[in-house]
Amino acid sequence: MSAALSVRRVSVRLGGRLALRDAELEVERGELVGLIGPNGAGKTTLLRAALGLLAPHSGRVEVDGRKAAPGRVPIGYVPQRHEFAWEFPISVEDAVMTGRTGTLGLLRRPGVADWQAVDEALERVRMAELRTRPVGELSGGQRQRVLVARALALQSPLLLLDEPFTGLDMPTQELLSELFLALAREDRAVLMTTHDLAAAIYGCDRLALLNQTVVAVGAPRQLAGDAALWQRTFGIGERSPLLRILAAAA
Ligand SMILES: Nc1ncnc2c1ncn2[C@@H]1O[C@H](COP(=O)(O)OP(=O)(O)OP(=O)(O)O)[C@@H](O)[C@H]1O
Repeated sequence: MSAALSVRRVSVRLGGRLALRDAELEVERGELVGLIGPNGAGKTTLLRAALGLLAPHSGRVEVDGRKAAPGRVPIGYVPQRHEFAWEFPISVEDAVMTGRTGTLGLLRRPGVADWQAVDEALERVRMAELRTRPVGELSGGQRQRVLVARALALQSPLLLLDEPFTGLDMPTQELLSELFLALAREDRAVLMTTHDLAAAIYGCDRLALLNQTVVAVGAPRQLAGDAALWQRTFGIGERSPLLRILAAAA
């Protein structure tokens, strides 16, 4: 059976420069994979290539064995929080519904199955009580949960999460971290970018270290034991506190 997401020797050019070079990564159903790397490493670019929003200039991205293209295969996508139009006058439940119907304009009239999916998604992120609240009145953590629910409402086998932990308090981060792992265990493939390395090391099944290309892929504890790998990938010195976190995890 083909992987849920297969990135094969993918290079992507942006603004005349290579944002990704020969990147290789496979994500299977049943696993939560953390995509980590420094600023500008190409993490969002890789997610956008998986969504079919960016065309590789070489290599190939496949989702469930088919070439990635927008809308071809449903993919639950959690963009970075600032990318959503929070000023749009829409309630929490209607924002989550856009995960199924496509646009903020709600072009398609939702049916019973759509509302069931929205209800379930809101329950899973514990936002059911705030369902009628305008999204513009939500806190950062509540907004993040709306974005996750919106991706869940699609009920797709592949979820791509772009920095879902940014600016969250520990309880919300732990809620989402447990949810992502549970979703993977329900036979979904989950790929998540994050700068929270402790969450990545302790919360993911596998990690992919990216810096323009995929430098290493493996079990977090195994990768944590290779200090030189992290120093190279993140450009950090021998006295970086990150190395202490890694030593404790290895
Ligand atoms: N629209 C664009 N035009 C030109 N270059 C771009 C564009 N978008 C991103 N880039 C460049 O592509 C590279 C990869 O960017 P990308 O956003 O994928 O990195 P990232 O790993 O997600 O970074 P961060 O951790 O800062 O979010 C960077 O060098 C960035 O400057």
